[in-house]
Amino acid sequence: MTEKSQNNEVYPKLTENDSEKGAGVDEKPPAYEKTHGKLFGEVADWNLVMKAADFAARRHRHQKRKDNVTPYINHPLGVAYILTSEANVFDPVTLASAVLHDVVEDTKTTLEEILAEFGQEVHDVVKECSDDKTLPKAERKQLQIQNSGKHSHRAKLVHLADKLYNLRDLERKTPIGWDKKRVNEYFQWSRLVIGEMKGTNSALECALDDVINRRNL
Ligand SMILES: Nc1nc2c(ncn2[C@@H]2O[C@H](COP(=O)(O)OP(=O)(O)O)[C@@H](OP(=O)(O)OP(=O)(O)O)[C@H]2O)c(=O)[nH]1
Repeated sequence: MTEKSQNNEVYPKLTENDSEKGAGVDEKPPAYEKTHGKLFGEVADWNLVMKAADFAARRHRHQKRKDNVTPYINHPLGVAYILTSEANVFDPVTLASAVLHDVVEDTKTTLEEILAEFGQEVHDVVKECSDDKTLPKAERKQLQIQNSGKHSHRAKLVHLADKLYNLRDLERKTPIGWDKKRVNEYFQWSRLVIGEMKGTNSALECALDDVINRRNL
């Protein structure tokens, strides 16, 4: 069902850029300026999280997961849902950051934009959760092991839920081009990253132990 605003405009408004291929920064959702900073309490919290979901969906709109079928947005939304449903995390900054955690790393979205649209706290968590894709892969992977233990509590929660989602995804389906060895390497590397964040959230850590133990590495 399409929703119509009071002046009968269909939301979301289609733009010329909707037909474009690839992730971009061209889509400026219409009402952000109107709502930013003008809501209070619970309403503002809900708005922050829903705005993050809307923003991430737009920015990831042409991307697929590595099975080349699943829309990429399933991942960040699933990470946020792990936080609410399994980790008992309802902090709006953490949830908004979870939904946004890959927009800087994997689309043309900049940290400056995240700061302007979502504020300092979300910016800081997204920054902590973003790999620098200009670095060689081996260095990026090593940096995650080195840095994850120094993250803020919010960033650790997002990072743990992110790894849990990815490891469960690997149990469900193997990304195109990955063999058993590559999957096992991702599990082994994830175990090292997760090990640096011990004591963050017991539900997430137990669920991660379960998924890693099931692999019988
Ligand atoms: N399991 C799985 N992973 C997929 C899939 N599609 C994309 N990914 C992403 O691929 C990354 C793992 O692939 P790698 O080859 O090891 O790393 P790279 O893409 O960063 O170079 C994960 O990123 P990460 O750095 O671990 O975390 P993040 O980018 O999600 O924050 C994961 O999010 C998929 O279908 N299944």
